[in-house]
Amino acid sequence: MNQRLPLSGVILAGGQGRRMGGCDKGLSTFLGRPLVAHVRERLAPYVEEVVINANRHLEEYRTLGCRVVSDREAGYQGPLMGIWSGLLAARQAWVVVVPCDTPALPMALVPRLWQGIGEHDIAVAHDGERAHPVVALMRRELADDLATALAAGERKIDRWYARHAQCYVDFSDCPEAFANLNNPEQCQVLEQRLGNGMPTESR
Ligand SMILES: Nc1nc2c(ncn2[C@@H]2O[C@H](COP(=O)(O)OP(=O)(O)OP(=O)(O)O)[C@@H](O)[C@H]2O)c(=O)[nH]1
Repeated sequence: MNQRLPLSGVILAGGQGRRMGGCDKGLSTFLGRPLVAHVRERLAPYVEEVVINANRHLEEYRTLGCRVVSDREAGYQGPLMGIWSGLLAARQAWVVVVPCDTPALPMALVPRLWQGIGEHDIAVAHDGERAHPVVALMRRELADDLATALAAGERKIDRWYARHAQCYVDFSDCPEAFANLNNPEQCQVLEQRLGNGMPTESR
């Protein structure tokens, strides 16, 4: 059965990873594979393409078989710059954005965001306690507006989202799926919790 939706997936791996010791977070090994490979697996069955947004080690990222795009403006200006760069690179009219450091994202993340967005421009994942603004589905055509916002100095994702028709999609049945890994200790703890297996149930 073809589950693909008319979407591009963008994995944000363009940060500095200072808490991870300054290494490229997406390439950090988690359960024997780069973190970004786990995230790619969550998107790939449902999207037409996966694009990785990275600013270092581009060749290593390319070995995963995805297109790799860097921030349009250098200087580690934050995830909003990565989102803009991803929107500009995307070939589909809708784009799902995820961070590279959340390896246990819900398997059904993409179809659930797609179902939940309705007539809105942006759908943001919400775990019941808080929203995860870097886990979101949005229209590619917002790129022009985002360019204007960035040029005016905007760097806060929430503030930019608030200027558009946005909704939250409820993932309170799997809040732990949004656990993000910022340092080696958090990686170890989650590795131990998951043992050798990643959750694959179709939540
Ligand atoms: N493209 C891009 N993405 C970024 C940038 N900064 C953070 N991100 C991404 O945004 C998400 C959340 O990043 P953080 O964990 O807050 O920051 P980080 O730079 O990865 O890590 P720290 O340096 O430890 O804060 C991750 O997916 C990062 O790759 C940036 O300057 N450009």
